[in-house]
Amino acid sequence: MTPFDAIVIGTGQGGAPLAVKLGAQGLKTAVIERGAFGGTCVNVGCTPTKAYVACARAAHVARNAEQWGVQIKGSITVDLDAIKTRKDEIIGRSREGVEQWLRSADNVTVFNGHARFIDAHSVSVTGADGKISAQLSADKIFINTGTRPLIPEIAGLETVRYYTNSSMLELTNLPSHLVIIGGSYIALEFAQIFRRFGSRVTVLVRGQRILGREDEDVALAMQDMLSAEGIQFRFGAEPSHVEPTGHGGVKLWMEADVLEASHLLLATGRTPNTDDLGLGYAHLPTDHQGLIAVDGQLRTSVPGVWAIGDINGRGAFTHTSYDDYQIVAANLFDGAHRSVDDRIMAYAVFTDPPLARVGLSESDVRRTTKPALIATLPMQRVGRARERGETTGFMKVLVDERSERIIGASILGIEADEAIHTFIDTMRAGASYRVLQRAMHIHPTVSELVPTLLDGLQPLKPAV
Ligand SMILES: Cc1cc2nc3c(=O)[nH]c(=O)nc-3n(C[C@H](O)[C@H](O)[C@H](O)COP(=O)(O)OP(=O)(O)OC[C@H]3O[C@@H](n4cnc5c(N)ncnc54)[C@H](O)[C@@H]3O)c2cc1C
Ligand SMILES: NC(=O)c1ccc[n+]([C@@H]2O[C@H](COP(=O)([O-])OP(=O)(O)OC[C@H]3O[C@@H](n4cnc5c(N)ncnc54)[C@H](O)[C@@H]3O)[C@@H](O)[C@H]2O)c1
Repeated sequence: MTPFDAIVIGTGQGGAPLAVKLGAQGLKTAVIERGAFGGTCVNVGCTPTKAYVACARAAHVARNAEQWGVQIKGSITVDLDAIKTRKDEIIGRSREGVEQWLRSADNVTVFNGHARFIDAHSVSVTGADGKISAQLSADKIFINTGTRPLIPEIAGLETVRYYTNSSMLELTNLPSHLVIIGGSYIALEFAQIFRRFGSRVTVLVRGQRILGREDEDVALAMQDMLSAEGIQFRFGAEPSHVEPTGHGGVKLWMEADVLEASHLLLATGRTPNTDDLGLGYAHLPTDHQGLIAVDGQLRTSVPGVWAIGDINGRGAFTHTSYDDYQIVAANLFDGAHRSVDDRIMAYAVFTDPPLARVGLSESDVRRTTKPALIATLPMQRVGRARERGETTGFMKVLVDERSERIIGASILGIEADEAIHTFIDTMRAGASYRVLQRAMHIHPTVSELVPTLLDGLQPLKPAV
């Protein structure tokens, strides 16, 4: 048993910076990684998918160049092999950067292998050969093991070739017909990417609309936008069973209906990597989804054990995992009293144009009894959008009538993922919406229209 002051399990978006910080504070720190350094975001999540979004946009702009008066002769096709090579270079640099950062950090020792608890304050490390290569102990253990794709129970799935976000990113030949099960982030981002690359794309949505967490007007606008690019949606579509076709494809049965895909992508959510961590030996429970409960400071029910990132159920994004790290580090080393309970949730769906969100949706606000104000503004009103010839979408903001604080905003449209920060920061400051309304914003930007949006605030009337 090798003693350390701290052990970090997993090098995701919270674990890697936390290990470096612990070491910098003089704690003898072990960090254990069983797979690729940098975790999901760097290797099979944000970075590769956003690299693909950029390539897909290039194809889309080239294909529609005439709209901007630009002549491109001949048809536009993509080279998926080249796109993958570009992506691999980008993620390779990030992965190596994280690994080098950890290996060169003061007081940090890196272990490659799978970590499992032996008891509440010691873990074993199992190497690729299946043998235990180290046993480590520490008073402080930080778990940052992330999630993996959730594979739904569909009869016959084990008999067909299917893809997840990870294996889709390994393709070098374009699917002729990509069928995607799911109606959320992964489904929509991949649907648009591969449609723009040139595949036929069908999205099978279990419910009656995509983006189940969003307001209906937002979801419908997103659906219209993607449908206009030729993506087909089927609602209330849950395959009962699947079977292989003769040529590597998949037949999907939905009641009396049959659909044939060259490629099937499962985008049906994620499951936490907590099932093979030996948590029972640490007497650390998980909920029915495998998530580890934490308090505001990200401490689990076992003293000296923290859970950060996707596995604590307090966010499932890179920025929430990194914010977890910042909360833990500030409380441990800066005498701060930061709590995850103070977090204002924000995220984006990186379609092109993206959907960016912060705080409550209109539906969330309607479920409360507080009097609220609402304003919406179509992107058609935004000069920047008209100049770009990309006017899809709208902005929506919700304000608490009594406190005048902004309580939520959505922007679907160009630069939404940047413009949303004007709301995030005003909300974080706890300022009245009037502060933002009176700010002078730069012309011609999307943010320029935010004060105008706020000029239009009206009482939120009961839904009819
Ligand atoms: C396709 C896709 C696109 C995404 N796009 C975005 C985006 O645009 N923006 C955004 O904010 N978020 C995005 N996300 C979510 C984001 O990737 C995660 O929220 C983020 O990576 C945070 O994860 P984490 O820190 O909890 O752990 P992870 O990044 O998942 O890292 C966990 C690490 O722990 C290791 N590990 C697991 N078990 C063990 C063990 N027993 N022993 C040792 N090591 C172990 C794993 O190998 C992994 O390296 C995306 C996710 C996916 C799947
Ligand atoms: N832009 C981003 O920040 C981004 C991008 C991609 C992924 N992510 C993260 O990755 C996580 C996973 O994303 P996701 O889109 O897979 O998951 P999700 O949990 O957001 O959505 C899962 C979707 O699959 C559907 N579904 C679930 N089981 C099904 C079944 N058996 N049959 C048919 N449909 C089914 C659900 O109705 C839902 O539409 C998210 O939590 C998100 O935080 C973030």
